[in-house]
Amino acid sequence: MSRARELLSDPLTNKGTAFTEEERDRFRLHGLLPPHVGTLESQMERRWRALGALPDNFQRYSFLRDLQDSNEILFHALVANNIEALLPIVYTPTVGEGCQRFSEIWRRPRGLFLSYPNRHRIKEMLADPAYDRVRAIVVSDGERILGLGDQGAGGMGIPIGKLALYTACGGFHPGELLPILLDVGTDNARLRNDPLYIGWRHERVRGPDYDAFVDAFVAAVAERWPGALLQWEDFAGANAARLLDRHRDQLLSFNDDIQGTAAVAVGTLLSAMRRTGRPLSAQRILLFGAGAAGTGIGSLLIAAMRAEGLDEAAARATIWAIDRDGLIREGANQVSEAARRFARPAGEADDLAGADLATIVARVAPTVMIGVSGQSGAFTEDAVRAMAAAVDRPIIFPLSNPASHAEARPDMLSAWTEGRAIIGTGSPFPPVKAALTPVTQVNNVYIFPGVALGALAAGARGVSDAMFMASARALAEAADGASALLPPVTALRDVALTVATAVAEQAVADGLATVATDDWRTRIAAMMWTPEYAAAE
Ligand SMILES: O=C([O-])CC(=O)C(=O)O
Ligand SMILES: [Mg+2]
Repeated sequence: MSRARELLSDPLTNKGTAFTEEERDRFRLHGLLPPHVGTLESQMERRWRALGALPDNFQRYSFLRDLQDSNEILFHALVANNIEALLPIVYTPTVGEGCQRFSEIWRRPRGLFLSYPNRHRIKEMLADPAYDRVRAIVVSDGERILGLGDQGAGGMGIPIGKLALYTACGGFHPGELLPILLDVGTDNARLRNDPLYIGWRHERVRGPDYDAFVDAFVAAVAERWPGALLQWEDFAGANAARLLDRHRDQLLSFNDDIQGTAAVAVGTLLSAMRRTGRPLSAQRILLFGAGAAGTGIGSLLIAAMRAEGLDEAAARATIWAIDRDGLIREGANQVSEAARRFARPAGEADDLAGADLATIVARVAPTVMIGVSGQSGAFTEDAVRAMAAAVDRPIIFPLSNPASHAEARPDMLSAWTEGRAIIGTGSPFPPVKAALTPVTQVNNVYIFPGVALGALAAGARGVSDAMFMASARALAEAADGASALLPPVTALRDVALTVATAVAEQAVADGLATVATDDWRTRIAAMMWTPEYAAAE
């Protein structure tokens, strides 16, 4: 291929009409481009208008994915300059539909699809020199995409969306980032029967074969990119915690749904505590959902309360967890190892066996209720009214994504509590006028770009729980002065820098850093890339 065609077809080098006259001379681009010489600004204006003319957010998502695959710098400049409008499109909630309809809008490959039938070729598939610069990977197996369940290979939309935010918020150059989808089949029969489905048409591989596949993948990543960071994303319940435990000492890695969600939830609660002047340990916390996210939040809450001086038992006593078959009680429920930690002592709540949420709320009188169940509408009017009858400013976080799976809608929560509720949601919702405190978007986007940036800047050998605790505290501090409990999404880049600084400092304190400096903030700020065209070479 001629250099001209290479420049135009690689999304990392293509500038479209913004190639200068000199570049057009030098690389023989004349004729392949119209005579007009544009700028990044004029290109953004053109794309912005085109986006505005589209009928809905899914069409905008599809348009932006095409742009990303043809001119990545322009894509990132557009996102960075319009983060408030475009975050809900390239990311939650529209990215959910992007995954469900991934095969329908498939155009060009992005990232790596490692499919089970190709398991003997993993090393070969990672070897492409285009990936030499990779520093961070987001990987999913597509089994638990947001609250939308098994999306098979379509789950690739999530690693792509998360990594777009590594650039928008964390200042990573897109050439350093690699989305990966482990295609081990899908148990979603609708996909397997769809003639357009782009994934491997097979039921999910499970058990030892699955583990061997993931083991081979992790080993290959550790060998190909020593020191790189791997973010586990949207694995189903049991695998999420298991894979993290199994591999977290083998490579720099964290699970965003467990640890990122926990850190943003705890950070937002700490922000609420800073305002009310009451400690976490004075709360009664109801966790609705005891899967990966719920147990992650519970564990970080206990760590935060222990830092406030409580012992383990006293910290646990502030938490009530509800799973599929009700309030988790010692010896009473079939729950995971991680969830058992939150069981209420035997005999304490026998009368709540089989009780619905409203009954449990009336009895426990929680001050905080957090939903991570994926069950839309689970926070019923009765339950919310019971909560509001017992506490002045109930803190209610329906965190499940996308918006269609949230445990309650903020406008309803506000109505049922006469505007007194302090509300946080996982997905963005329209503002609620009657709410005394503006609704906060409590999404792990406030955490993961900064954690990745800080861990890599410090050359960390691992991501410790203390580093996540540090990220939560830094986030709470960054929220001082904001009207909602967290800074606005327009401040996400600054938030990532603040979080990264705290994470790197904690890596040093934990003895995990291999890099030293006395000014992490300056050092990290200097690493952050802004989308701009570079001279063609
Ligand atoms: O992607 C998001 O918006 C948050 C998240 O990790 C999830 O819901 O799985
Ligand atoms: Mg996720």
